[in-house]
Amino acid sequence: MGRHLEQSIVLIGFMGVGKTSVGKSLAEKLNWKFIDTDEEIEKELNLPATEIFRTFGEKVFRAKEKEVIERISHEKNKVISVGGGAFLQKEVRAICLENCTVVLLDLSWDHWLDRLPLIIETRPVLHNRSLDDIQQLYEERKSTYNYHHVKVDIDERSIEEAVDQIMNDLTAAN
Ligand SMILES: Nc1ncnc2c1ncn2[C@@H]1O[C@H](COP(=O)(O)OP(=O)(O)O)[C@@H](O)[C@H]1O
Ligand SMILES: O=C(O)C1=C[C@@H](OP(=O)(O)O)[C@@H](O)[C@H](O)C1
Ligand SMILES: [Mg+2]
Repeated sequence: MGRHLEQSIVLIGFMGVGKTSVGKSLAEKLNWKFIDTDEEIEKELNLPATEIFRTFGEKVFRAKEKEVIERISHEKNKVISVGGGAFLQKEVRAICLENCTVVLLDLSWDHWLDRLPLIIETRPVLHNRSLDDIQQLYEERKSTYNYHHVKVDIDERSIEEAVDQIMNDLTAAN
């Protein structure tokens, strides 16, 4: 098994690129456990993310996100999909880069636009923003995604093809 498959995998990237769906399928392929940090946060606070943002604010969400990631990133043989904002926190970046293989799912803006209608309702960060504002956020977030071990281009790839590409790139990157 390659070096990159010896520790848990953390999938990062902008909202809607497919971290949750691709992560689930990658975990099945590797026969590893799948953890989605948003699902953990929602379970622990017993509220959907939109409600957490609305009721308690983003700060509380980020604190819980950090706590969940600090706890699970030490576990072996896991595919961990984090939220698109997790890497805004430098402690989160550091702990993931130290303990896991961090894989960036890279989707171009033009391809990402197809995802917008699928995610708009459930992503509070996108609410009350114009398309220009969202594109600006997409560009701004790029610098936080520079912290990774492996970048995988997922333009024009189905979920299954994205998983195959990740497996290829993780093996080739050794
Ligand atoms: N490779 C893909 N091709 C087409 N649709 C996709 C792909 N990956 C994810 N999707 C769809 O995009 C939406 C967002 O996916 P999701 O896994 O929730 O992304 P993220 O966790 O990065 O926010 C879902 O409706 C999902 O079915
Ligand atoms: O980018 C962000 O700030 C967020 C991304 C979401 O996760 P996905 O990236 O899985 O959509 C979720 O954590 C929350 O709505 C905030
Ligand atoms: Mg997700």
